Amino acid sequence: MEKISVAIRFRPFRSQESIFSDRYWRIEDNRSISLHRPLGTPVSGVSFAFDHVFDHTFTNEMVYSMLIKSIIDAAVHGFNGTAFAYGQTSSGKTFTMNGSENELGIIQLAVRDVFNNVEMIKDREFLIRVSYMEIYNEEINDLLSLGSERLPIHESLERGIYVSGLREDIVNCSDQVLQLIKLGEANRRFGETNMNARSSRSHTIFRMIIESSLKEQGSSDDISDADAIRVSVLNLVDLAGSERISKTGAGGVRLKEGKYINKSLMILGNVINKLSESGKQRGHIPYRDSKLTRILQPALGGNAKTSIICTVAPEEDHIEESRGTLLFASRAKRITNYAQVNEVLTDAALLKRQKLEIEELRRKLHEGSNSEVLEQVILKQRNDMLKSESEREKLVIELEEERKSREVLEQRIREQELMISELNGLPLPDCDETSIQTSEGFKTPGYKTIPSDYVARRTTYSSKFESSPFPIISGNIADEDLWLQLNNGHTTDINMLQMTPGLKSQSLHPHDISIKKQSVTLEIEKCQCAENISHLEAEKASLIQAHLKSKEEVQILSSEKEQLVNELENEKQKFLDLRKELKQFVDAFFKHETKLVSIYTKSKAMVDNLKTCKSGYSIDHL
Ligand SMILES: Nc1ncnc2c1ncn2[C@@H]1O[C@H](COP(=O)(O)OP(=O)(O)OP(=O)(O)O)[C@@H](O)[C@H]1O
Repeated sequence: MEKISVAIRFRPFRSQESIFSDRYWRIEDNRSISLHRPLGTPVSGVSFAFDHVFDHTFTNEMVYSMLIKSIIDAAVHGFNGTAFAYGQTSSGKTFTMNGSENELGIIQLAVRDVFNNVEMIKDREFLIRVSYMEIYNEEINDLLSLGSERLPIHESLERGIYVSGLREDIVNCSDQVLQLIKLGEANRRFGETNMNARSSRSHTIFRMIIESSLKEQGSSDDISDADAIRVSVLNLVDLAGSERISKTGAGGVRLKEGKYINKSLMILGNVINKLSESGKQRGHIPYRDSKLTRILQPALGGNAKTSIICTVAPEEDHIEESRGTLLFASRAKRITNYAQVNEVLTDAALLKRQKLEIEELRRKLHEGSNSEVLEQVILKQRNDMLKSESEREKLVIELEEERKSREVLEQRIREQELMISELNGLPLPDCDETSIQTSEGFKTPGYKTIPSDYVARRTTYSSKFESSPFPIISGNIADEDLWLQLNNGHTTDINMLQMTPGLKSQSLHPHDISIKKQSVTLEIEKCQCAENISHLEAEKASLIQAHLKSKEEVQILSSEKEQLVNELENEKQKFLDLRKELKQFVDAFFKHETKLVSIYTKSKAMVDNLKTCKSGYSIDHL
């Protein structure tokens, strides 16, 4: 995206008297311009800034190199370009664009540079065509072909907006072009007005169409730069000048011309106004309201690099018109174009592309394209899912087994507890308590809580000692197994054992001792069961967690699977479409081939016929 570049050019004063006028234009830094009164007082609100402001000392060559040359260079490299001169009558548009006897104009300088550039670009081949047209009284006439008038404007995808029936000459050098321009100038309408002895009564558009392609054509099947042709259109436009009928003193034919000129310039102004507004307010751009704006459409807010030279007459009596020109210029400065290299593919490249496309289709047809890969992915996903499902089932079964064994254990505990209570006729002890109750209801007094793994629990005490670390189950000798059971498999440091104050020994009957022994064993079993239960419960919790996790994974996998199946469906559809396209193409191809063969046979027969006739004719003549 780039802004249109806009410059102001002042033509020299016509007479010495006009220099000493009341109001005058002051140029600063070759960029800004403002209206001043004598003694330098600026007129408020009449000050503008542009890309360049050229005073009368600037030659056409200088204006060209500072404003237009870059557009010409870009046109040779495939960018559309447009340069036009706008301004009131007699302000110097034709002088700028077409030059004078002593000075080349922008058009001549551009032609020279196009060919200079072409010479320098060694790796490309160029084909340059030129045309020259005028818009006179809103009709398009061919300046290179007398009698070719009222030509229509058409628009097509390949050519964009074009004038149908316009002569386009292929040119090889600048001299050839300059000759054609002279021919066109001779056909152009000029007329005398009060303002200009040779006033342009039409808008003229000199056009160069520059085509180029790389010289070396690659032999590979790839579509490369060599297959692309760059086509750019360069418009160099000299507009007719806006005029005040009162000033030009026009009447009759001149008056009619003046009305058409003013109308089309007004429409150009409207288009520029609209384009200079921001996107939302812009609305419809009236390109179609005049032939001029229609032809210049790509140059105004379209695909082109554009420069406008606004010519200004410096005299005081033209200040109002000059102000209008400066306003037009400042609006034009706000327009943004989006120029890009114009490349089209050659027929050969199109054929290559079609060949590649068919090959690709064939490959897809035979290899199954992405769908196969996708199917494999889906298969893998499906397998993973089945695996995870079977794992989940295994876990459920294990969980169920655990639950059952837990139930069995609980049942055993309940039975043992029942047995104990039956035996003792005592309330059932609670295994979770830190002290153990015996059948006689003895409790360990002053029990101190220390890490359970290292606590040797005592059920009773020796009858002979005031205090003892050993239980009395096996008389005075500690049963090692019992120790191990009591300590949960840990070896106990004897020094760590808590010494509890001794209890009074009680003499027990041997039967009571055996019951006690049984009861202790049951207690131990009960504790073990409780431990097993808590262990199982922990396992159960972890299994539930694993189950939930695997459930989540299954859900994710299912959604992934669904997505993949959709993608596969899409791929299949695409594949079917492509196959259909290929079939259509092959059918068309064969049809075409048959046609060509029949044309070829027919023409061959005709040629043979003609040959026979010719030989018969010459024999007759002999
Ligand atoms: N920069 C310049 N240097 C010298 N002479 C100039 C310059 N600009 C214009 N002139 C002279 O001023 C006169 C009017 O210029 P020109 O015909 O180019 O005006 P114009 O804008 O094309 O007018 P119209 O719209 O009527 O065709 C011509 O004689 C031309 O040679």
